[in-house]
Amino acid sequence: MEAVLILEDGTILKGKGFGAEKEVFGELVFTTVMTGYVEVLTDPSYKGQIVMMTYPLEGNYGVKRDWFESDGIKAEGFVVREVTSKALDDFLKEYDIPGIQDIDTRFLTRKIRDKGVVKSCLKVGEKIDDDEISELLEKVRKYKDISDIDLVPLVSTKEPKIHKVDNKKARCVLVDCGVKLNIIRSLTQRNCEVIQVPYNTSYDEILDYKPDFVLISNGPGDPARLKDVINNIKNLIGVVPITGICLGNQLLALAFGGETYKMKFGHRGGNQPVKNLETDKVYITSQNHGFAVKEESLPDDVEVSFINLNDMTVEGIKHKDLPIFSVQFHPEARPGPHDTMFLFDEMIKLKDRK
Ligand SMILES: NC(=O)CC[C@H](N)C(=O)O
Repeated sequence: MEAVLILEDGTILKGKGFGAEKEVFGELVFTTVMTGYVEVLTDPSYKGQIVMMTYPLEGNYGVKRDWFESDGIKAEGFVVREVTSKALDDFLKEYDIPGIQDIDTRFLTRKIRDKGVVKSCLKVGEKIDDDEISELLEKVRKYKDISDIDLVPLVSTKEPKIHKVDNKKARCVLVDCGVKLNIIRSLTQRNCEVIQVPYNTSYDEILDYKPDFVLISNGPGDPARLKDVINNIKNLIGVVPITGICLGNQLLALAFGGETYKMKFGHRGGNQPVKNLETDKVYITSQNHGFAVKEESLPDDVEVSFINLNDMTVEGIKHKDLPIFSVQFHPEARPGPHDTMFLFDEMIKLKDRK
């Protein structure tokens, strides 16, 4: 099977295809995690993106459903140096996702680091000729920017789902913008009932569930597109405790009147160092984001609680008086370190400040 990766700047890389025979478009991003290809591929925050792994060998330990972070692969395509198992090939075929291997991923990573993320096309087919490649390059150039695509509706639950627990300690209403399953598990394991609702559930419907706190989930795309969700959060501030993860952190900042911006190539990996500004403690975190909160845009009553030690960007915010905090990194890990799992206990403790 042939495969070609076409970048909007005209860079063309030919390799070997695996997974599904088809063409896809999306923003090409890289992640530096050294394990966890199943969790990465099934993370709904990668919707609209073609994911490249910087680690060169992928597939080594097979594929297991237990590692899924949603009901299937959500990334648009997969770019790797070398696939080492049939299981990974079959996994992409099962979910109709194309993959390319045998290309110089180090060169591509450096390019993205210098120039930023790029719109790309990945095509896998029996034979791909040069005329077709030229046509695809034209299509890539005309393809919509990620900020102009509604991705959250494609990955959010359509109906509310109740995740019941024994010995219930708290009830969370989870606004699902494309939630990773381990966020739900991390709460239910702590005896917190989770009511997962569609991203566009109105604030009064959310309050009808009588939550102890509301959690705004991670999710794909540009947070600034989600005007209705931001408006709902505005109406919840001061009424109920609120917390958020990744996209949820960005949406909270926007609801407070702050701003977000697109980063050059984002943070995607399993070893991003963040510092808690209150305690000076440093944690190694799992991350996957391409947008960030503008520190200077935050109002006086909201403070930065965590910063990234590589580039000093905002990694968490907190209201000075109200029971509201959120983080840009992923305490649920999957893939990545578990250092900040304790934040789920902090979320549940918000109940006491209702
Ligand atoms: N993992 C996430 O929630 C990602 C948030 C947002 N889509 C970003 O890329 O910044």
